[in-house]
Amino acid sequence: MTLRLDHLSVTRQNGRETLRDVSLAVGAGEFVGLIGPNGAGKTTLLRAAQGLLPATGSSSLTALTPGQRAREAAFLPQSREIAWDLTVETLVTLGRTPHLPSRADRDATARAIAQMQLTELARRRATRLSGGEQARALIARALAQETPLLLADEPIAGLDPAAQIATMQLFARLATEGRAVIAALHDLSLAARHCTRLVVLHQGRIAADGPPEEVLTRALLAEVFHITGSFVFTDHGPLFQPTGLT
Ligand SMILES: Nc1ncnc2c1ncn2[C@@H]1O[C@H](COP(=O)(O)OP(=O)(O)OP(=O)(O)O)[C@@H](O)[C@H]1O
Repeated sequence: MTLRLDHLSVTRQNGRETLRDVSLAVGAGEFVGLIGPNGAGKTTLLRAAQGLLPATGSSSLTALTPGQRAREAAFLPQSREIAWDLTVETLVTLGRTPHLPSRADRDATARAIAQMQLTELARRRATRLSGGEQARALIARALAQETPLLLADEPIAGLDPAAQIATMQLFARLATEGRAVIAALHDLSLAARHCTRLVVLHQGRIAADGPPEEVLTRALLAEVFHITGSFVFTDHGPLFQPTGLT
């Protein structure tokens, strides 16, 4: 198993429990969409799973040394800030830091840059790219780490439609190739279309966990998201469409 959380809970300094008794196992071949409304606990879960927040319970990642963890899991944080005046290529190469220097570094960097369609921007200063281009460069840095597990916090926020679809397809392909991906997402249509499994967080707890068509029921959409929506069955497979507010 690539990631195993057992009874993980987080209580903030103000006494609020923002993650409540979350148990979850994610294995190779899975592309898990972590969904839930604003404040549901998605970022809290992704951070606590890596030991970046004090938590009770356990995570398989926190048992590792920092070096082992960096070779096991790549993390794309929600904040897209790039502080350093580096080229895109150098920024992406930083994803190779957990590995011993080798000839594979250049290949992994080039592969990640190509995967995020950044080849033409590789020599540009990362700080001088558009917001969406910077977001793609940071995804490329996480991809260059070439870890069995990728944790991504709202990876497609701010990307144009083509880049959103390309990124979701890429993550699905990584899963098919035997990696595990867990991504916090707000776009339920894209999540339903590309993820193998959806985990719904609601007020810090797991409210549902399973294949998209089984998870996005009318009752769950109403209770957790306060929306209506439905699956439309097409030649391209089932498509989910949010339709309104409850
Ligand atoms: N540093 C903090 N101190 C206290 N409470 C916090 C802190 N950070 C987040 N919270 C609270 O924890 C809860 C979960 O926040 P979290 O960021 O995990 O939600 P999220 O599901 O990622 O939301 P979003 O979709 O808005 O990014 C929220 O109620 C939030 O107000």
